[in-house]
Parts: sequence; C-alpha cells; structure tokens
Amino acid sequence: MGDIWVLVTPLKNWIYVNDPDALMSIFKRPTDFPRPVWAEGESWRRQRKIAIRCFNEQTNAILWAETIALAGDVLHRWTKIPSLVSAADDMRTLTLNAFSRAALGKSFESQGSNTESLATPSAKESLRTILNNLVFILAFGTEFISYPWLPQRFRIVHKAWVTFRSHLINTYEAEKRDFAEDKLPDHNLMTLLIRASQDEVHKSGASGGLTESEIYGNMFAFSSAGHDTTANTFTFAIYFLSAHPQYQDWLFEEIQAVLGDREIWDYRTDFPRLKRCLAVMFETMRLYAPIPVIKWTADKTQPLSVGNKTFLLPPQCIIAPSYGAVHTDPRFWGSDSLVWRPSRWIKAGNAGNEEFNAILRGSFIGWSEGIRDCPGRKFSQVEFSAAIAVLFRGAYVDPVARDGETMDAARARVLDLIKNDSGTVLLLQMLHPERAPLRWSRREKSSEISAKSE
Ligand code: HEM
Repeated sequence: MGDIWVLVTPLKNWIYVNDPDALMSIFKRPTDFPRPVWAEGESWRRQRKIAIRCFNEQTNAILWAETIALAGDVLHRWTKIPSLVSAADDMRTLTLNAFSRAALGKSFESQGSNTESLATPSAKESLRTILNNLVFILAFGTEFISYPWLPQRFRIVHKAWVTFRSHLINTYEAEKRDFAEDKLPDHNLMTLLIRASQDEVHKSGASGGLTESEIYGNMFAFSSAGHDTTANTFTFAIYFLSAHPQYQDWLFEEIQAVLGDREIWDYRTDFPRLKRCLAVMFETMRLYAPIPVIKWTADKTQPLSVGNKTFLLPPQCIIAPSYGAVHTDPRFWGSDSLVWRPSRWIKAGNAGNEEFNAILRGSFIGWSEGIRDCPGRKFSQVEFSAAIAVLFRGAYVDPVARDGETMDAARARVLDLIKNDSGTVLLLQMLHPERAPLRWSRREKSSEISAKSE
C-alpha cells in the first residue's frame, strides 16, 4: 500500500504512515499534529515538566528490588504446580504489586486475591478493582458511579475509588508534613511527585506547582498507563519464550554471565548488562505494541514529507503510525521481519558484555517519541528485565502438550494462539492465554533467588 495511505470512513479519515522519517517528523511537531484528546496545552506542559522528574534511578532501584522479590515468589508457586493457566493474571498481580511499592510506597506479597467485595478494601485491592474496571470508569465517570441506587458492581468500583483516593490523600498529607520537616523522602513516585511540585512552587510561585487534584490525576495516569502495558507485554513474552526454548537458553547464558549464583543483585551494575532480557521485551513489543498512538491535523492542512514527496494532509484527519507495517517492514527489519527473534536487537558478542544494534529512528515506536513519549519507559524496562532474569535463571517454561501431541506441535499451537487470538480490549493483549497452559520446571543446579537485592 505504500508508506502513507488513507482509510476513508463516514466519520473521520484515518491516514496511516509507515515511514520512519515521516513518523519522527509527526512526533516532533506536536503543535501541527496534536493528540485528538488531552492535547498538549499549557496545563499539560506544566504537569509533564514536574511529572517526569519523579521517574529517577532511585525509584528504579526500589522497583528492581521489589520485582526480584515478587518474581521469586511467583516462580516458587509456578514450579510447584503441574500446569499453569493463570500466567496472565499472575503477571498482572506482579506488576500491580511492584507498582504499588515503587509508585505508592506500599509493599505487598505476590499472592493477591482477585475478589472484589464491598467491605473496605486495602489500597492495593482498591487499585486492582479500579484497574480491572478502567473501561467502566472512563465510560461512566467517577461521579456517575457514586449514585447509591446503581447495581452492586458500580458500588464496588465506587468504594474502591473512594478508598484509593483516601490513600492518596493520606500519603499527600504525610508527605507535606515530611517535606516541611526536611525529612528524606522514600523515593516512590507519589512522594517524588509531591516534592517536585513543592520545589516548583518554591522556584516559581504557587501557579508553577501541581494542585492536589492534579497530583491525584497524575498518580491515576501512572497507574492506568503503566500497569496493563507492562503486564500484557510480560504475557506475550512468556508465551513466545515457551514456544522458543532456544531463546530461553540464550537468556540463561546471559543471566549466568551477569548474575551467576549471586544472591545479591545490584541495579546499577547488573541491569545495564541484561541486554538479552531487554531484547526480549523490545522484540515482543515490536510485534505486539500494547498502545497505539494517534494524532490529528485539527483544523489545519499540514504538509508531510514521505520519501521524496510532500503530501498535504487535510484538516480533521486522524494520523496513525501503522505499527503493523513500520514494526515489520523488511526494509528495516530484514526478510524474517515477521518472526519473533530477540537476537536481532543485539550485536553478536559475549553474553553479559553485548551491545544493542543501532536501529533506524522511527522504525520502533513502542513507547512513542517526541515531547509526549512515555515517561515510564525505563520503569517498565527495569521491571521487565528484573522479572525475566529471576524467572529464567531459576527455570524454563514449556507448553503443556495435549494427549498425543508432540512438543513441537504444542509450541506451534502456542504461536498460533498468539497470532490468531490476540486483540485489543483496552490495550493489545492475548485474549485467552489460559487456552494454552504452561509448565514451569526448575533448571538443575539453579539456586532459588532470595528477595535480597540492592
Ligand atoms: C511496556 C510498558 C509501556 C508501554 C508500551 C508504554 C507506552 C506508552 C505510549 C505509547 C505512550 C504515549 C501515548 C500517547 O501519546 O497517546 C505512553 C504514555 C504514557 N505512559 Fe507509558 N508505556 C509503558 C509503561 C508505562 C509505565 C510503567 C508508566 C508509569 C509508571 C507509564 C506512564 C505513562 C504516562 C503517564 C503517559 C502519558 C504521558 C503524557 O501524556 O505526557 N507508562 N506510554
């Protein structure tokens, strides 16, 4: 179809772009190509400037340690059962718990119950209920769901909303007191957001900081933007790995080279060396990017150069990167561009001391680019690498073969499930991962990782 094409619909026309340079130009021109909703106005700019300051290396180190502990617990359970049907649910719980610690300062055990009740839920349970019902909340709004005559499901969601909000309020008040008394912060996202806002107020006056409701709004944005994105990527990656044992060995080689049998893992020195773990994430997102970004031309005609031609894009058109095309175009990814091959990201070398291959800017846009790119990019990478390193140092995963089925056929069935049974709910996800149960087995001689880390 070429590098730019239009899908004409009775409502809006959608212009799809598959040219890395043109995509970078779209991302670098936020005024010409704003988002159709939540555009980049003054209020967004002020909030973004403060919000990105709270994603720092200290928070990443907390996240790293928490994820290692939680993934160790998950692996312990998974290797004790003959067949696992809840990988997706467990990875959601793991990301929720890791997020709760690194973002809200609350630690939780990995086993979480999925029950939603009207009894006062904990902060974590309320966050879980909110995230499970995000579509519902976004569709009806928090005010509507507060009406007492609504069915029980609405009341449960509303109760969760109230509890989560009161947790944010309490943390906010406690942090304001600590800040006034010069106490050191915990370095979770919430306290850092409050501190960054207070700093801005000191520097540029009250209008420079965040209002209380903007702080809650940002925490809600972090929770909703950061949870399922990472959890869905984990699920795809685990299923891909179960179908590709050679890449499990490839990971194991790196994990052994970097971590060996060490009990203490150091974020600053170990994370940057786990390139293969990260390559698994990149390769998974290349084929299954969880969030598609869209922009639009608003009320103006906008010129856009694609190759050696300049197109005039009419007003009121949606502009969408074509992920399916740009992330798989053989010109940028080679003749096996549709194959899941994480090693394509790495220059061949010694495990643990490798470098990433340079990729053409704009040909991989899983976390978006430009001023509105994802502030949680590294946060999600740290979480992903830590969990994958724990899981694949200790064990390997296979699909459970059906009666009479060979292991090769079972692996092909898993790849088929990924390909033909994935779709968008709120984000792109495997729709029924439980249809292909997995079996986790301990690697011989592997020592079980403890929750200790630095
Ligand atoms: C694999 C994991 C993740 C992926 C693929 C991802 C992807 C993205 C993408 C593509 C955008 C741009 C959306 C747009 O412009 O419409 C975005 C924005 C955002 N992401 Fe992420 N994200 C991930 C993890 C996270 C995490 C862990 C957090 C926070 C802890 C986070 C917080 C945010 C926020 C707050 C925004 C909005 C930024 C703004 O509008 O200024 N994300 N993400």
